[in-house]
Amino acid sequence: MIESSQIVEKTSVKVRELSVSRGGFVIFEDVSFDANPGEVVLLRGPNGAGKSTCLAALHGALHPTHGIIDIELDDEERSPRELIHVIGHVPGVKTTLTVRENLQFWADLYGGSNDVDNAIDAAGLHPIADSDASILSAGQTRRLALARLLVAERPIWILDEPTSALDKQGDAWVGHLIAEHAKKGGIVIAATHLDIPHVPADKIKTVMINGAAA
Ligand SMILES: Nc1ncnc2c1ncn2[C@@H]1O[C@H](COP(=O)(O)OP(=O)(O)OP(=O)(O)O)[C@@H](O)[C@H]1O
Repeated sequence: MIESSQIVEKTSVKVRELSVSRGGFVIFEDVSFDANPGEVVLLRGPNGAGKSTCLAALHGALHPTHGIIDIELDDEERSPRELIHVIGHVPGVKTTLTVRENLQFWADLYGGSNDVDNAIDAAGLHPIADSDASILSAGQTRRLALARLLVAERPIWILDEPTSALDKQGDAWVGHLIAEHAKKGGIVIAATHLDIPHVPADKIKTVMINGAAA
């Protein structure tokens, strides 16, 4: 059995000739890449190209019309879903709960053993830990969403525009989080228009999603 604090070194993601349609239209076609332990895959492309759509297919929210997504696991105890953190456009923050209660909720749901207070501190949310999430600014809400990455260890992180709404210090925090995760052998697949600071260039793979019409 794998402990929740342990990265699964043999986990990898293989994507081959992936095509996805939505509402009867082909969004993108023929996307292939590998994401291996320690790698940060950045999906790039213009607005509407299909980056979020690709992420949705990777974590199983959308069915591809063609191609293969092969998530290789070295953990028979957990399903692929239990090995993936997904932080999407929509932050998934419960506005009727406080910041701490939100993270405790996620820690309980994920079966995470990591310290919620450490995640609050790391995200710079300590001064507002007992405030309702409904009063948070956009950047604070994004920080709270990202702090979920810290309450339970999961080897694959799927992140949609992780630095959106963040200030310079927040950008740096996310960069460090991602770099540390990769250093431990984790995999990050992120859609972004921006560079992620602090991640060594040799760990980054860029995948262009150009949309079907490009
Ligand atoms: N539920 C849906 N039904 C039909 N089409 C959709 C749906 N959601 C998104 N689309 C379309 O899919 C295309 C790709 O959208 P997606 O959000 O994946 O792009 P993106 O590359 O992430 O864009 P951005 O950089 O603006 O975030 C867009 O043309 C969008 O209108």
